[in-house]
Amino acid sequence: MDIIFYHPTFDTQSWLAGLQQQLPDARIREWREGDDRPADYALVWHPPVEMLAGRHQLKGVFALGAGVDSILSKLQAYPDMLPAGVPLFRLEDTGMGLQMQEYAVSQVLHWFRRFDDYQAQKQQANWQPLDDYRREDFTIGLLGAGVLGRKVAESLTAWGFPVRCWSRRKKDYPGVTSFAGVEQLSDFLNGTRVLINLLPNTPQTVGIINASLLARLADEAYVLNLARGVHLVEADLLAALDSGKLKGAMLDVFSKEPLPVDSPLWKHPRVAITPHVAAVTRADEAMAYIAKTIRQIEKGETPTGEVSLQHGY
Ligand SMILES: NC(=O)c1ccc[n+]([C@@H]2O[C@H](COP(=O)([O-])OP(=O)(O)OC[C@H]3O[C@@H](n4cnc5c(N)ncnc54)[C@H](O)[C@@H]3O)[C@@H](O)[C@H]2O)c1
Ligand SMILES: O=C(O)[C@H](O)CO
Repeated sequence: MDIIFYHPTFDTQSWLAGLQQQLPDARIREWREGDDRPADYALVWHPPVEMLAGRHQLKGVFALGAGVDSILSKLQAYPDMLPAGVPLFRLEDTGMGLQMQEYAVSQVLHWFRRFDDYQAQKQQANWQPLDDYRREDFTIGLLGAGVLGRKVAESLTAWGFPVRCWSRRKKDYPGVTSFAGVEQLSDFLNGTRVLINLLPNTPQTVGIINASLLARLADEAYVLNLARGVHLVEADLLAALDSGKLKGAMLDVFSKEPLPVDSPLWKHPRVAITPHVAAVTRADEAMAYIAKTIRQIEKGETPTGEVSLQHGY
C-alpha cells in the first residue's frame, strides 16, 4: 500500500516515521511537486490541487484536522481536485475533544465565578465581594453538537450547569436539552447565557452569530467562538458588547487569521483572544486513528469520519 503525505507546517519526517510504526507494511512518502506515482491513500492539509487531481485509484483522502472547510472551498474552485467516488475523511476527536473541554470549562468557570469582574476591580484596587451567579441562571447553549460539541456538553453537565444544544438533527445526550433545525433556533437561544460555537463552516452557518441572534440571548450573555471566524459577525459582537447585551466574549478563531493588528477586538476590555489553538491536531492520536481507519477500509468495513460532500462537513 502506498501513502502520500502533505502538510505545509507539520514536521513531515516525524509524521512519516510515526505512520510507518502504525502501518509497518505501507510505503509512505512525502508528496512533492511533480510526484504522480501511484498512491492508495493521501494525508493532507491545504493540499496543492495537483497532489490529488486525477488520482482515481485513491481509496481515501484524510484531512489532518477536524474542519474540512479549507479543502471543500478549494474543491469548489477546482472540482476535479478530488476524483469522483474517492471518500474524504476528517479527524474525529483524536484528542481534540479533551482540549475543547479544557478550554470551555475553564472559560465558563472564569465567567461564572466573576473573575472578569474581579480582574476589572483589581485594576482599581477595589476590594469588593460581588453577588454570586447562580447555576440556574447560567444556561450553556452549544451551537453544534457533533463530536466536539458532545464532549463539551458532557464536561459542562458534569459541573452542574444547565446545558442545551442545537444541531441539524435531535440528539439524545444525557442531561442535555436538544434543539434541532432552524425552526427551533429561537427556542434554543431564548435563555442561553453562554453561547459556545462548535458548528462546521458551511454555507448555512456562515454569519450565523449576528446581531439578530445575539439579541435573542439572555441579557449579559457571553460568547465563546471555538469553531470558525466566519461564523461570527465581528462588528455585531462589538456592538452587542458595547450596548451591554453581551458581558464578554472569548474568541479563538477570526474571519481573518492572524487577526490584523488594527482589529478593535484586540483592544476591547471584555474580549479575550487565543490564536486558533482551542484544539490542535495531536500527532500520535491522529496517526492511530488514520491507521485504524485505513485498516477498516482494507478489510472492506465502513469506518466513521467520512465527510458528506453534500452537507459540506
Ligand atoms: N478552534 C479550533 O482549534 C478547532 C479545532 C477543531 C475543530 N474546530 C471546528 O469545530 C467544528 C466542529 O467539529 P466537530 O468534529 O464537532 O464536527 P461534527 O461534524 O462532528 O459536528 C458538527 C455539528 O454541527 C451541526 N450542524 C452542522 N450544520 C448545521 C446546521 N446548518 N444547523 C444546525 N446544526 C448544524 C451538526 O448537526 C453537528 O452536530 C469543525 O468543523 C471545526 O471548524 C475548531
Ligand atoms: O479544524 C481543525 O482541526 C482546527 O481548527 C485546525 O484548523
